[in-house]
Amino acid sequence: MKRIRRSMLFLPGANAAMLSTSFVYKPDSIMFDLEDAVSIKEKDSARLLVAQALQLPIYRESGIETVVRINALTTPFGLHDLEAVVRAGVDVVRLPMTNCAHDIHQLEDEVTRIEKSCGREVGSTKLMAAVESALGVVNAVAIAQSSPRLIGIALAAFDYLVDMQTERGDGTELFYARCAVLHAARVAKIDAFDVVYANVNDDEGFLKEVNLAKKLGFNGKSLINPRQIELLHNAYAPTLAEFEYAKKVVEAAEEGEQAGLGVISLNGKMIDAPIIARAVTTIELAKYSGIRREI
Ligand SMILES: CC(C)(COP(=O)(O)OP(=O)(O)OC[C@H]1O[C@@H](n2cnc3c(N)ncnc32)[C@H](O)[C@@H]1OP(=O)(O)O)[C@@H](O)C(=O)NCCC(=O)NCCSC(=O)C[C@@](O)(CC(=O)O)C(=O)O
Ligand SMILES: [Mg+2]
Repeated sequence: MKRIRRSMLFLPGANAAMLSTSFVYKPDSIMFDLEDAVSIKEKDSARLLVAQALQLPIYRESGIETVVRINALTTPFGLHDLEAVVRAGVDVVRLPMTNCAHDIHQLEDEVTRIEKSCGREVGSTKLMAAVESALGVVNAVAIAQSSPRLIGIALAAFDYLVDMQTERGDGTELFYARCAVLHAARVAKIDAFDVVYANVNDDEGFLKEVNLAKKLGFNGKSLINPRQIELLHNAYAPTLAEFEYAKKVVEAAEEGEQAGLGVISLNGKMIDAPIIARAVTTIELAKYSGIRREI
């Protein structure tokens, strides 16, 4: 089954206390941050802490994917970050401020070099791109298609909105960027991640945004607080009615196939290949995440 990535939890890399407990919250992916959540004077210690954390077996044992957001390769820290985390066996490197396909090509060349020098299988380190500028959004398709190592593309609203000379509001300000990033991901057949929701005490506002992201088609969201994980997972879980309907669709499709029917219907409604595929995905998701609880 394809890896499910609904929640990607940012964790400030210099925070040893958070590092020591992060796995208990069971996000789909933990994203150790070496970029903006780490002050300049803590960059080196954070890199060491994160490299140590990556080598703990607990993440693999609990099925949590490890992601590290490195500093941009144009900074004095980026290449040091990359050396440390690839050697430590990170699953995915997230590149902030990705503006064009060349940024990913450059990252990939460095990753290949490091993998060869430390004996990691070439290609085993996956990548993801964070798009945080108007240029990155405009180039989203080229970025998403730039490497077979890419597992996803994320929209980063804070930096993007500064570049756009506006601020967070009702979502209108992110409409074009969300659609562009999402289409790029679907063209490249990789995952798409929606923006961070900054007010960790506003469950209602968070869920409104989660529901929008889900409806648009995002695989999940970047998160900043463990309290957002369960809310997100529950919102992405199928309802009981959706699950029951999906089972009926699959049963009807199987019966139709056995009877040699070209076209099948369920309660008078035509069931075609996309509806069957959607039903199979719903059943798989329900097995993985359970049925949605009403809150
Ligand atoms: C927001 C807040 C300060 C709230 O603190 P609070 O203290 O009120 O939280 P509480 O809920 O009370 O904590 C209860 C318990 O959970 C523990 N706990 C909390 N957060 C945890 C966590 N993240 N991981 C593990 N553990 C955690 C905590 O230690 C405590 O543990 P314990 O004491 O044992 O009970 C805190 O969450 C936090 O620092 N978040 C991470 C912030 C961050 O990473 N920002 C950078 C990424 S965005 C960016 O850069 C913009 C971007 O680039 C984005 C893009 O690229 O997409 C763009 O441009 O848009
Ligand atoms: Mg940013």
